[in-house]
Amino acid sequence: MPPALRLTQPKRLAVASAGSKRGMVRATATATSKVPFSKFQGCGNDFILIDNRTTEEPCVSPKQAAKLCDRNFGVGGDGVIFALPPVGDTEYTMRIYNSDGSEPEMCGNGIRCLAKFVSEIDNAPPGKCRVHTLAGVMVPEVRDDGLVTVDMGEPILVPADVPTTLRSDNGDDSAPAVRAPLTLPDGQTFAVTCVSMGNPHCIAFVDDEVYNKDGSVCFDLAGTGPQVEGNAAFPARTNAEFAKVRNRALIDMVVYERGAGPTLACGTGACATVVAGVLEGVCDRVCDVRLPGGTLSIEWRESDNRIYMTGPGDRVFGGELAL
Ligand SMILES: N[C@@H](CCC[C@H](N)C(=O)O)C(=O)O
Repeated sequence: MPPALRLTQPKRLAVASAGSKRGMVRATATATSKVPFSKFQGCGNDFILIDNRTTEEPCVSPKQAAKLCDRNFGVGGDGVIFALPPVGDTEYTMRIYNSDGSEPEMCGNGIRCLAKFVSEIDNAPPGKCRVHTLAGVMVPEVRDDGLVTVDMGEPILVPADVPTTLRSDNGDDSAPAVRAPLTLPDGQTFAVTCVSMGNPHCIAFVDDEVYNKDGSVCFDLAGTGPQVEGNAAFPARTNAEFAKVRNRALIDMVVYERGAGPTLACGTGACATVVAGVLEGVCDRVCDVRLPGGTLSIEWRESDNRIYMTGPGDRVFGGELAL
């Protein structure tokens, strides 16, 4: 994980109002800032978005972000996302803090939300933009139907780069860790495949259903998730996905996110799950992933080795933070 930010921030933090303004005023980092925000969600993975394009660093500290994400004492969210000034040949930079204040490299649902957010505040028509992230340049395209397709780049499969200490069983250190045995502290063992989408994912295909008939989650995420997230096999911690193959074009998946716990969806996790499914030979390269909060369409394109993710990103409300 990148080191925590060294920002000195005022301690006071409150939601000043929940008005209908659409984040038209840019954030500044002065002691008495009223910082406009917009709340977005993509398949129920929800974020506080801030137009932070007047300063190079986020105007909210990791600690403040964790407080803002609190569902009782803050706005509530799975993370805080900042639209920062562009780097290189991009139009925007995206950074994100998880709800525990840690900083991940990438967020799939978040980048769809960011694409809708910036098209709203810049009054831009549907189309593509280039976004610099800690995981490289991503290219979201807001489509005419309101969905967003994102070119998520190529998956990272070399175990040391995921990073994981797990290895393939053929003795080749650079071969992907596919169906590697992972024994948890409570004695459960899973055959896991490790994939990075810029951020680390550990995917276990399971035999039992992960959803009840009514769509509620029946997999024991609270018990099992933390044992994978913090497992010594993952030096940067990991996101943990548990997936049940319905057919070659449809996977049910639940997730325990690094730094956020169980969430209703994870975009990078859905991409990583399809990559894992293809490597394990259980799904096609074009595959839908059903999550607790909705369905994402994923394609791992053979011609360019890149992953394309399509799904929603929708504004919920806006307001103003007093920082
Ligand atoms: N929900 C996100 C992933 C957010 C980052 C993740 N918790 C991590 O720490 O890697 C997504 O939609 O991809």
